[in-house]
Amino acid sequence: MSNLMGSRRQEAGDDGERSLIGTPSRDSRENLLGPDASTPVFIYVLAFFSALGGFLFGYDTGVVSGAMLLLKKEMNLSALWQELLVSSTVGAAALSAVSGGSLNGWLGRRICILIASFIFSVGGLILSLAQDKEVLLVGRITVGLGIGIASMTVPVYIAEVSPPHRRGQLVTINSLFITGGQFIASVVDGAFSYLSHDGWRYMLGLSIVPAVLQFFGFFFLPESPRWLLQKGRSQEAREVLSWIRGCSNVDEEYDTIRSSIEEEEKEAGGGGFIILRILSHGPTRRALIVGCGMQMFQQLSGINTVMYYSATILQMAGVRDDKQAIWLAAATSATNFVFTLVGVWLVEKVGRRKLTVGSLLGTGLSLALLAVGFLLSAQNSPPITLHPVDSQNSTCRLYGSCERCMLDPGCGFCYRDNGTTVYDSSCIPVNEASTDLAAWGRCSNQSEAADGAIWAYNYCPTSYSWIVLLGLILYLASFAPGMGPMPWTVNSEIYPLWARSTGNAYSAGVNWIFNVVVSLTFLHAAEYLTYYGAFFMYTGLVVLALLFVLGCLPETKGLQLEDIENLFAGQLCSCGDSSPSDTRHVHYIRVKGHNYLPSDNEASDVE
Ligand SMILES: O[C@H]1[C@H](O)[C@@H](O)[C@H](O)[C@@H](O)[C@H]1O
Repeated sequence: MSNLMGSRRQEAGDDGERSLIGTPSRDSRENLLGPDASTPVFIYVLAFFSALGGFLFGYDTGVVSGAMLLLKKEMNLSALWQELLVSSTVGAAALSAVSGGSLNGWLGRRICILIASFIFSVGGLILSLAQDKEVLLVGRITVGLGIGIASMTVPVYIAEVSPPHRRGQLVTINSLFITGGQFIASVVDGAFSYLSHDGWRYMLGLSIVPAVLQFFGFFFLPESPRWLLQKGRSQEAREVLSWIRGCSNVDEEYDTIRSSIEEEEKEAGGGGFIILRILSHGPTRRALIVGCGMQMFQQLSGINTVMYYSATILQMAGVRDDKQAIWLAAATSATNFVFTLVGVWLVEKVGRRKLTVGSLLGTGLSLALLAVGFLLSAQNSPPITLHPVDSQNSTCRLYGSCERCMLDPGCGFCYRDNGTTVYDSSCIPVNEASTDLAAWGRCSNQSEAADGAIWAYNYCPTSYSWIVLLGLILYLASFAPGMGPMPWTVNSEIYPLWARSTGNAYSAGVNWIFNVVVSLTFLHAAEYLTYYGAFFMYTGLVVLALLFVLGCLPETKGLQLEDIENLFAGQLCSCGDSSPSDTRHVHYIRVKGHNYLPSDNEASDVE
């Protein structure tokens, strides 16, 4: 393999190119990027229309919590049906992300984005017109199929059309659109929550607007020049490249891509399942491990638990009014969105690796703070002072404190408070039809009954809620710029062209699978480990993520996509040793009449 890696791109162009080794100076980098390394506006138009796919991903995953509040009342949904309607989308996304790989290789990025936006539009239409829960389920699965394809195609498309010096930023815009979609969804949820009849139709159906916009936009937008070249459509590829670079002199970039595709094909051999070829070829196998690891750790850092749990955290902090809680949850999504913007700004300044490491450090510390907040709340949990004699033989009567009572999914805490102390507190079975009410007694009518009794289903009143609230804000501020977007950005860059769609498909699939796993296990984890135990567990997982990233994630900032495979040539988890700014670096300048690649960077394939 080392020979193969060493011989890579020896024939860099018909008229001759020569590679030089050395730390690239700013001037030479600019040579590579064009005289002034300026970015034509058109590339931003492309990124905008593509990132609408990210917006729909965020919108459709975010909007469902608010829609469910109205739907469960209007359609009388059981807990099972609520679970199905929420998780079917994520499950369908996992499946379609994986199958999106072959679709991308076969039909191209543009057609896949058109298919995804078409599916989003149909899904939105089904959801807004649904008359029963079965049709709703079909709509949610349809939308999930669209999300899966979009989640793996859009980052790849943006990375392939971007110039190297803007690539990280433009791909990260897709993540900004994901969190933007989640934020807009929470605002739409808030606005339509006042419309108790059919409000959910607007919430779920509004996604048709961006979906249709993206569909028509992509009618006029070009295919990725890299995919066109791979399919042998060289003339079209050259035209698209000149179009998106805003100049006709694209020979250098065109030649680099073309020769790299030729070399890749020789290296990886044709035929067979691409995933098997990826696994049997050292650099791509290592890239896949890094890509899937990043996606797995993103979800294991608990982002969706924290987002989902934000409403409860706010209730712990004393927000009792449902409407107020909905608007404050929108503030949580807004924080996630605003701090993703910081990521877009930093990614080309500090690079992917430093951004991810910094983000993980902050995420770990804030998770530990959240855990300490929950621990102090548990240790100071209000006691149960009233034991009403009920006709039901329930386990709820056995608990002595709110903490134990609240961790049992069958029970809730019913209490009164005078602003400083909790009194008249009891542990009561939950109403089977709705967790908003107790099965009987003072808390069985409204969440705040006439005599001032308050029903707390999954939280306990505590004076330490400010620690938890601070932890929540710090968590979002640390996670959103790095661990949120970087797994998507890095995956769009680390695979050679022949392996890119399959690599992204599998890593996106891993993201979705761990999304389901974390959301389905959180409540059980909290039940067995308590809340603070669960958050200490996430802290431990973030420490593992930090070790993984420190050891295995190379810096890809500023490199041509075609050069990135070299970063995975060495042993697995030694790639963190180097970054483009501190190692010798191979790049190409055009020198007439000679093709030469010194063997300095010869790769070892030993793992
Ligand atoms: O990158 C995104 C983003 O951070 C979202 O907020 C989160 O809900 C997704 O699961 C994740 O993939």
